[in-house]
Amino acid sequence: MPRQQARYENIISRTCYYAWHVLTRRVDSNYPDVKKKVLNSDLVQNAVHHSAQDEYKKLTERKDSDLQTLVEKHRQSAFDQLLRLQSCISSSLLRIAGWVLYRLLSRIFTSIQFNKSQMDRIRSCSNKKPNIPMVYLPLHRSHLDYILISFILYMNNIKPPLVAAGDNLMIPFFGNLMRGLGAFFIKRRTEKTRENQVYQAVLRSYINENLQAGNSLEFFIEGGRTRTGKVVMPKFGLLSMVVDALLQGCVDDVYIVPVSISYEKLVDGSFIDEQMGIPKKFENFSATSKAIWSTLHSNFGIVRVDFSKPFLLKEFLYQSIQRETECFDIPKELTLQARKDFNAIRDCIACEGSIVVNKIDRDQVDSMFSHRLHVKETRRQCIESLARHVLYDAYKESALMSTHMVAFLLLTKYRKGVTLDQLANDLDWLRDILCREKGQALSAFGECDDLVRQAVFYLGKELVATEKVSMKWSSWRSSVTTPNARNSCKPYNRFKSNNPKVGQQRKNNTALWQQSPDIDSNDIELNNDQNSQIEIVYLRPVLKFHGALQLHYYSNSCVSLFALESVLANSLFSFINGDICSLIYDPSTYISNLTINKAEFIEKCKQVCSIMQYEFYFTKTCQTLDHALDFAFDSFVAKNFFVQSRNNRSQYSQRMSLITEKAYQLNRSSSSSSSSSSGTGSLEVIEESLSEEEYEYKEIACEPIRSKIRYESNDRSEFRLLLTSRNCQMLNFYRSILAPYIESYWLVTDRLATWMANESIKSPVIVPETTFLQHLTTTAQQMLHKGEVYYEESISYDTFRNSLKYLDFINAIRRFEQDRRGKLLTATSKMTIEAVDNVQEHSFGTNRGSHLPAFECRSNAFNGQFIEDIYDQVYGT
Ligand SMILES: O=P(O)(O)OC[C@H](O)CO
Repeated sequence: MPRQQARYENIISRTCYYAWHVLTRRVDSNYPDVKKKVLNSDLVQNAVHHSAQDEYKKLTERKDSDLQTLVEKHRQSAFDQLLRLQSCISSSLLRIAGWVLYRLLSRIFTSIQFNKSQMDRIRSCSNKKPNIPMVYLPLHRSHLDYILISFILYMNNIKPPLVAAGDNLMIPFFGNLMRGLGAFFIKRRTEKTRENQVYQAVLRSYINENLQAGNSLEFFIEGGRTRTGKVVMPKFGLLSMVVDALLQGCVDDVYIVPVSISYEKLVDGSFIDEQMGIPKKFENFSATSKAIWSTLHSNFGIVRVDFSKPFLLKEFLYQSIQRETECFDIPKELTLQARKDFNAIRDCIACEGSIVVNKIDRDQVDSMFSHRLHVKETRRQCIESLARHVLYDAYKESALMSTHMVAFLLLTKYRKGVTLDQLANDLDWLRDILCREKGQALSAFGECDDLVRQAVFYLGKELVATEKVSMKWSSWRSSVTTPNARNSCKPYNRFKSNNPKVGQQRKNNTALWQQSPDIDSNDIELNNDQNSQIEIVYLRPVLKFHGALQLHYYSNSCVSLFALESVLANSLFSFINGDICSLIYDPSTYISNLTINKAEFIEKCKQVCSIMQYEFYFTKTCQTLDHALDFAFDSFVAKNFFVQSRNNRSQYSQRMSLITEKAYQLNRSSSSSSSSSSGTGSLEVIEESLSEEEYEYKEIACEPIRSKIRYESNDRSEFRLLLTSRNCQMLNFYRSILAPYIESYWLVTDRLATWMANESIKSPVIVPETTFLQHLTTTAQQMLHKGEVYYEESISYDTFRNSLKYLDFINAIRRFEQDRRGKLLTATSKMTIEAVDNVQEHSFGTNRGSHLPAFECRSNAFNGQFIEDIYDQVYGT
């Protein structure tokens, strides 16, 4: 090719690359217009006639013509509702938007990641069954979610879906643009009024007709965007409409596609204010324009979109019913392994992602639909199960970013700061656990110290403070300075900081619950000018209220993955009232005097899971909680946190305390006589003084447990906690993961208990939920300033609200809606106090501070003043 021509083509292809790429997309742009079908559907016609008749019956003076007038009125209303609701998707607008977005998105993201094979999978499903529409169900993180999903599908030659958007986004210009790109607008809150009866029918019919026409749909199963970074409990409205479309035969089947989106940097901004109790600012033209402008001038790092394997809804429903009838009858006497196998053979199309359509007898499916799923309760359970599956699968597919992991480590392990290299080491460790043990998708590759720097950059200095500290150094053999130094006795470098803060920070880090920020030679950057000067990069989370909540948002992406381990650790701590130091242990074997009866322990864990039921999904729906806790307990045994005891509990305890007692006496006397005595030395003396029986016990207790342990899930085996320093650190780490949530629940229950204990309250008290929450937030902030609340992030509106939902669930209070005033709370009986005590005991043990790393004395800051405050605020008296 002549050089001139090649150069010319190069310029053309470079300058027109985006346009060329968009123009060459071959996307099915056929979106049949369903307007007429919707208005003529039985659903809409019936709703129109019912509404007209209802209104007609209420007329005092009726004429025959009135009914017809009312029918016309409601018909017009149906037409108006449809115009307001429907999408006006246009293929040319999609093409133009594709080009514009190509340019704009590459400005604000360093990369948009998606998996080609996931795209191929979707394309092959659509090719195999072209009449079966896709229903995309993404997690909702940002307003950009709509745009990104459609953009990625379009660029991969997959027909973009019609997207359900909230009517809050129907703002001038932007609303119209969204409508042209496939959005249809639904009401976010609907009450059961006559008008809404017609609206509901229009919406249902719109969904049915679009599915029938083969148009794919997309809606956010969580409703709104998450404010906490955690998955939000699902909303069932639109999902139940899709299920009903299938049950009523409007469509043969639909593919369900869970979708997850992860952002390296939070795109939409006001979540943290909302968590602090500041009401949401509603979308309008100027706010949206400003937000878009500022977004275009920012860098949000990486965004990754994952499409889970599509599964057929019909098969899922069929299997759900089968599981419901069979799976819960697993014989109790089966061993754990057998139970695992038994569960494994249960088909679950959503879990396995396999399409088993051929295995199912069509007649069976149809008879199942006609009989079982029309039972209201069965239908409800199936929809709930589907929603949970989708959320769980989408969450498991969500790729974790460097910012998520770094924020998680800073909040759980290094609240007081850490050196960059230590954090990079931990990130490496965390990444390994997430990949190997949890099978979690990650989007953080490369060298860990680079990832930490990248995360710190995106988190910004408002969230992570960086200090470079210059020190003079000299190499020397250290006496004990840090836990690691104590274990390894390696030569350590001695630092003489030029910055007085560092000494203080390092002192603060010696608490048992938190690893000390060990400084090793990698932390040191030699200053070229002066060889005796070194520079340490020290990172500290900014735990001012706003910063802590924001870091918590990022960290929450990891929290759910460790939720079960944290439940186990918190249950363990609540057994010992949080005081691990009160345990005694044999220094040679590290076996403590804490006996854990497995069945009792799992029961305790189940209580904690039940309390946190509005926060996390601890299991998939086709897995029982017992089963999941069994696994979690297994893994604690396999990781040597617990060692199994074969003896019965009382003998075991007596012997153990005898051994440890002697060990302690001996240790104490030997350490007083010789400062260099080692644990092994003490052990030898103890063994001499043990009786044969005691000796035998010790052998059993020390028996390695690496071989596969088989026990029944409902067995009453006893275990001992191994109190090695690694175990203490890990248990404290696990505990700190859910500790802020536990503190939130404590705050709410304590407030409520005080309220109910107030003798002046004789009759039921009704308080608007928002007033209660605002009061709680203010009081909790005051407590935080006084040091009575440990975790800044525990003062979170969403968690407070979830704990009220739980208290409502256990009938401690009642939440109800009245006259559009928002939720009201009422509480009356002594039952409330009992229920609240029960919650507190299960989450914190008898010591309310047991979830805390340091056990500050808490004064009961809530007092009888509360109720007067509420009345003042509500009624202005
Ligand atoms: O997160 P919200 O509640 O502002 O809602 C966001 C939705 O995308 C509205 O359609």
